[in-house]
Amino acid sequence: MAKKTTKKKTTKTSEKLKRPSLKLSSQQKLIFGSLLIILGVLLFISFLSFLFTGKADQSILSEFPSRDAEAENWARLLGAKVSDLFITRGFGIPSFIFSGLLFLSGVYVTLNLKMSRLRKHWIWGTLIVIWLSIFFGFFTHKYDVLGGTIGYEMNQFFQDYIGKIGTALLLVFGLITYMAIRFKATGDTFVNVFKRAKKGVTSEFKTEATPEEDTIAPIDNSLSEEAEAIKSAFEIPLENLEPTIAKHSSRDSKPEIKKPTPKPVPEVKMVVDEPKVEMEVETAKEEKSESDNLADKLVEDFGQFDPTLELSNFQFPTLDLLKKYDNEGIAINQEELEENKNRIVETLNNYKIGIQSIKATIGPTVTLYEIVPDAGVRISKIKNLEDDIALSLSALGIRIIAPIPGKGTIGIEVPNKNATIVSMHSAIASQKFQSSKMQLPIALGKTISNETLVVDLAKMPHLLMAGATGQGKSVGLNAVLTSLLYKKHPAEVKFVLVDPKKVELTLFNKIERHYLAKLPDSEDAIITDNTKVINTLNSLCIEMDNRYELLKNAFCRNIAEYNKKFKARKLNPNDGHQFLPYIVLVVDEFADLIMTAGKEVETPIARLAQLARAIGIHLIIATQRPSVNVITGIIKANFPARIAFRVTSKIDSRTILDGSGADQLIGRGDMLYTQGNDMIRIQCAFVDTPEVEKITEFIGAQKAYPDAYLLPEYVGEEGGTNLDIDIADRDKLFREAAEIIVTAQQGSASLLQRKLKLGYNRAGRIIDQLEAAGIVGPFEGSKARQVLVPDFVALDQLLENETNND
Ligand SMILES: Nc1ncnc2c1ncn2[C@@H]1O[C@H](COP(=O)(O)OP(=O)(O)OP(=O)(O)O)[C@@H](O)[C@H]1O
Repeated sequence: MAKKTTKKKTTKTSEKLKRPSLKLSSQQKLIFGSLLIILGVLLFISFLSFLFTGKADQSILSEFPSRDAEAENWARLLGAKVSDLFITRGFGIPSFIFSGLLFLSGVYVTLNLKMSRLRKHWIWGTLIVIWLSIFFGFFTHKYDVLGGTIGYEMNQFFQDYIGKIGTALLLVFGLITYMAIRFKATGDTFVNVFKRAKKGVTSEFKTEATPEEDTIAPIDNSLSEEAEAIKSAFEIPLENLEPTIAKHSSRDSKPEIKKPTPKPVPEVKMVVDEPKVEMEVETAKEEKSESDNLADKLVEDFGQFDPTLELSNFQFPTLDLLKKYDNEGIAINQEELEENKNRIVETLNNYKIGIQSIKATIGPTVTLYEIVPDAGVRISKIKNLEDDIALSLSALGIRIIAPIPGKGTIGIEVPNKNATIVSMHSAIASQKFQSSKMQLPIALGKTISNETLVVDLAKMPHLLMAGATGQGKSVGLNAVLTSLLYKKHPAEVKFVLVDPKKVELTLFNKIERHYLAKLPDSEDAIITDNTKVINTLNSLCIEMDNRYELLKNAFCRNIAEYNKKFKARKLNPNDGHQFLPYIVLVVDEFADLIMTAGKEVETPIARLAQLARAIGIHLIIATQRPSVNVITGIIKANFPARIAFRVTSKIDSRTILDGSGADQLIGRGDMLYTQGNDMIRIQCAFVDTPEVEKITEFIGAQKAYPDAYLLPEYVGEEGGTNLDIDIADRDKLFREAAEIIVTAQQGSASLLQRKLKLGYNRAGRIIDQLEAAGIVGPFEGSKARQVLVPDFVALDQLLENETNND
């Protein structure tokens, strides 16, 4: 091993010694490279025109022409002479490849690319030229531009020794060798090519994408290698140019502002050498169980289960329902930029803070000035100057981010004098939203670099929204709901809307039978009454428990897996399985709820927040008062995704975001969004009430389900003492439960839970039924209920009497 490494080292050093390194400076490379490119182009032009003017120029080509001689070639005398040398006396038409190689060399030198690759291109290029020249020469009987003198002469040479057939076979051998070395072709490749050719052109197109054609793929890849080289050659320097400009401006005493240019994020491209070893991968076929086979058959017969089938003609709202605004595009106010920049530089200079460079990114409401301070400046010093900078810029809402995470610069956000509106239209129409494959995509608005921010509610998994009154909370909620309406079919998502203010969400009443969920006995789907909220939340908890039960029986870990299985008809609806839509619970004015209902609301909310993510129930909670008694620790812990609109105090900002910043926002939809780590400043997409009205009307006018999505019934405390429960409605386990209670002489729900392995709700209901039947006594607070039947004989008698009386 040791020997090997020393050997390697010596060969490396000897290589270094052997190869004198010709080091050129970047400028020299540019000059030399561009010369090569120009020569390449000139050569190409000469060759091309030689094809047309070669004959006319013959007279001046015999001896070295004088200056007066007039050549027809587009590159005149030299062009005619060089073309004659390469084409007639040389390799014929394949000489064109030399002009390409010269051009490529220029590109490689200019852009400082890997020379080893260029060497490869030259070697292969030359071999191809020779082969083609001989190939063309094979068909010509005199000196000709097709194969040139060399092609013709070499053919003559071979034909003298091995005859015409031998030469032809030699050419074929040359081609096979080339394919094998260059494209790593194997015997199989040729067989496959032959097969494909046999199948005909149409089927060839189809089969190309199938995995069986793996062996063919390397050829296609390699063929595009040349094109790739040129492509990557052009990509890298564009990225490199950027820092050069930045450096230039940093040298100036007065930092220059760089206008943001919509450029793609720089990518680092790595050139990986092709693997030499081929590997055949054989995937083992999954063993299928009986139910799988049945599912396959069902899918074969009926196709996958389509949850949208019942409303298959449902039309998603069209984009023209959303309004476009005149002042949407960002207008760059050069004066304002210059002014702000000068003020920032001045203020910092007053405090002896030097700046290396400054860059501005103009967003819809704020402009971000990114500063690189002189070496040795302490970041905390700049952070402490927040108020001073705000004062000197005489602007509200200045936020200093020191340092910007992952960038090593300091950001100063300054509100624009004229904020632009981010319309919901632009957010929904954005490519990002339209092509998103998220489960519950939401177009929140635009970031400071003017990109639409699309987030997945399913990933959040719950969202907390807070902000003082009039800062854009309701608009934010509408933006969230609108996004989902534009992307999700009524079969896929259901909303549970809680609106204590009674006016904010009423518009959604129109889509009750499409998108809303409600309790079975309630009239309105939108919940405005606090007692109903408690029932609904508890009902959602039951729904959650039921869904967990379904997931458990289906051996799935989350709703996406479950629904996928259900669509593939692997779950039997007779076992209670059904397609599960996502449920989004929206609670507006959460503070109000907590004030009036307190623990009764907090407990189910906390339970849902902790457990509901896997089964597709997601919570969005909005509040005006983000105080700690409203947003309690347990709620905060389960809502990592938070949106803060403007709040009035630093303390409120801390309660929502665990940091300051929300108190420095400027309102009207200006917000901070965090999903656990970074904070992003966003201008919320604006959707006005008339727009929401139009959308809900559009959906509401279409065919709907017969009723809203029904949540499980929840019997509240007052319902628990309701004693006229019908015998026919009794639980299946009623008799068994009664026997357990009588044996233990203890009337408690937890005993039933343990013995019969039931959930709390079901055990509670059985206890209620036992009370109604007179087997246990009434609820006695913390004590277990009294058992009114002493033994099995009495129990039998009681139940028999009941059936007789019935
Ligand atoms: N994204 C936005 N872009 C532009 N203007 C906005 C935006 N969001 C809100 N506004 C403006 O702010 C006003 C108040 O917004 P909104 O009704 O959403 O406030 P709110 O926080 O819900 O207030 P409240 O808590 O009192 O209901 C809107 O009427 C609108 O003029």
